[in-house]
Amino acid sequence: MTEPSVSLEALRQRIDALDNDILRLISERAACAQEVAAIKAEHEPGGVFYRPEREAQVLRRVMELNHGPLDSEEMARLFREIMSACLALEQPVKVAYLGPEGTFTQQAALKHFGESAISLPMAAIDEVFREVEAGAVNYGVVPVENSTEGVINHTLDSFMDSSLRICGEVVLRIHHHLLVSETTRRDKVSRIYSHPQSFAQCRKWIDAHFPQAERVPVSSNAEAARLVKTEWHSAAIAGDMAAKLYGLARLAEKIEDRPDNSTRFLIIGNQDVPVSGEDKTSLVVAMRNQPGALHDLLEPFHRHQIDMTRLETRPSRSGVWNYVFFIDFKGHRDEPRVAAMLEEVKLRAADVKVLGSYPAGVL
Ligand SMILES: C=C(O[C@@H]1C=C(C(=O)O)C=C[C@H]1O)C(=O)O
Repeated sequence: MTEPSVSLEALRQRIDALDNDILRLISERAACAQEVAAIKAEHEPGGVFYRPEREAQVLRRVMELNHGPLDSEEMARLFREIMSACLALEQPVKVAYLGPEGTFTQQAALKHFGESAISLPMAAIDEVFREVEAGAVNYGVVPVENSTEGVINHTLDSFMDSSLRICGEVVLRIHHHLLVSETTRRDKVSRIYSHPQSFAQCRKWIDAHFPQAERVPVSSNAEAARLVKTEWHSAAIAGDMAAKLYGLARLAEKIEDRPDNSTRFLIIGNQDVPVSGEDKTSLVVAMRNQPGALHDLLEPFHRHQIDMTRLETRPSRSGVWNYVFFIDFKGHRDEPRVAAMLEEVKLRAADVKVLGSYPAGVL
């Protein structure tokens, strides 16, 4: 093939010149972030450098200003990594997540904090809480709800006994694949490993394509992928990260029953996050067990026109109140309208705990 060498050469020179500019600008940006860190260290010795509300604002601004040809999410992902690297210059963020390595929760942690964060797998949701409480890590990442399967009760229950705050949320589109190793006899798959949630999210597909296969529930998708490595008649249902980690091939892609299948994760930490401009708040409320209690609880939300995005009921574990409600709504506790509503809810409820106000997920 003959290339139009003159124009190609000119374009490459132009790209080199632009790269020089990008390099210089990223370095200048990193130096600015270092100065910010020095100011923070002076005013708040031992404090955290990471500021969720500011990062959300930076990403939203980039998405607003972007006019292509890259799409806004792609551009924000690039800036996400620049910020992650700038922050790591001072102090890489340490994040515990529900492991093992290769789970969707790890993918969520990296999507939120960027690749420069140090991510540490934990064996259970309450271990993630404990690591953050003990100060061994700065933040934790736990799944909280799936669009197909609903709420993850373990996470809600962990909040009842914890003083940690929610500092952010991240929503991940979940794509499941049927994975096999190079030794798997593809025509002889008689067993499928996966996490119970993933089986539930792919039920119709498995019924249609592998009705005879034994379905073996395991503790995580990554564990399913690991088991398949050594069994010639088995397959796993898991995502991209697990496939890559264990070098598995996709026998079938995107087998989730609903194309919009997504999971919401929460970032937990010790910080009260200031207003970012587009925030959410999560509460846990105990009501007295009497007629009209739920109506009394919801009425102030309605009157102050506060948009509730989720309401979950869980049995109370203290035994004093029968049920507690987990509520998510749009708005920040420092906004006057929200503060007024919260005061009223406190008067009506037996107990109210604000789990946190935090930036609505950007990416
Ligand atoms: C630079 C700052 O510190 C950190 C780095 C940020 C960045 O690179 O833009 C943003 C927020 C903080 O996590 C800041 O607070 O402005």
